Amino acid sequence: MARDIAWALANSDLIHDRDTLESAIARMAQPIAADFAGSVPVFLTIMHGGLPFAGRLAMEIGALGVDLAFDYLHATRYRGATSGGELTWKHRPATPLAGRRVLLADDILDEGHTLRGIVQWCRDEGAAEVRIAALAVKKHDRCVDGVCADYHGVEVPDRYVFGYGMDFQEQGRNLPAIYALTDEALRNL
Ligand SMILES: O=P(O)(O)OC[C@H]1O[C@H](OP(=O)(O)OP(=O)(O)O)[C@H](O)[C@@H]1O
Ligand code: HPA
Repeated sequence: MARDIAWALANSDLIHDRDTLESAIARMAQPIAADFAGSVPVFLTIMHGGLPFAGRLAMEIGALGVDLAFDYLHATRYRGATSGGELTWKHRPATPLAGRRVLLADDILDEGHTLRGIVQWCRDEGAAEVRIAALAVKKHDRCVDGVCADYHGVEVPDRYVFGYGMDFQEQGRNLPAIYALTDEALRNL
């Protein structure tokens, strides 16, 4: 059954509020700026979920004096659902990646299939280096081998989460906090 965002919020717990998330993003920018000092990485926002995080992270990195070459991509495997399927590419970046340092910015590393496919594609395009910045990492042991976030902001529980870019049935992406649906609500979807 289609449920609205008000229903989702009423059946969720607040996991990380806005201040916590934005402080975490500011903290993440420090090692990123140190690691990329002296280079201009291709900064790839992974749409749609990565958009709010990537915008904020880019500003924090800029404040630390590192320029970024912006581009974006869209690869999705959830398509508004609460469990993932095959990875579908909807948009590939136009910037040539050969020889470039690449920084990927996404909202969540969950099972890792999405980022694994994206990292592999960037390498196939000849990127010199591919690093991952993820706002949230979900705590479980189902992540595919070899995929981990080089930089992450917060951990989230092994529940369906939404807000700060992440959708509940394509709603709630612009909520300025992260919420987790109760397991009971997830069963009742
Ligand atoms: O680690 P995984 O289990 O692969 O899941 C993580 C991915 O899932 C979400 O994207 P989604 O497919 O929902 O696309 P969207 O950002 O357009 O909503 C999220 O933005 C990550 O890219
Ligand atoms: O828990 C999640 N919420 C929203 N989008 C997601 N993509 C992977 N996992 C999630």
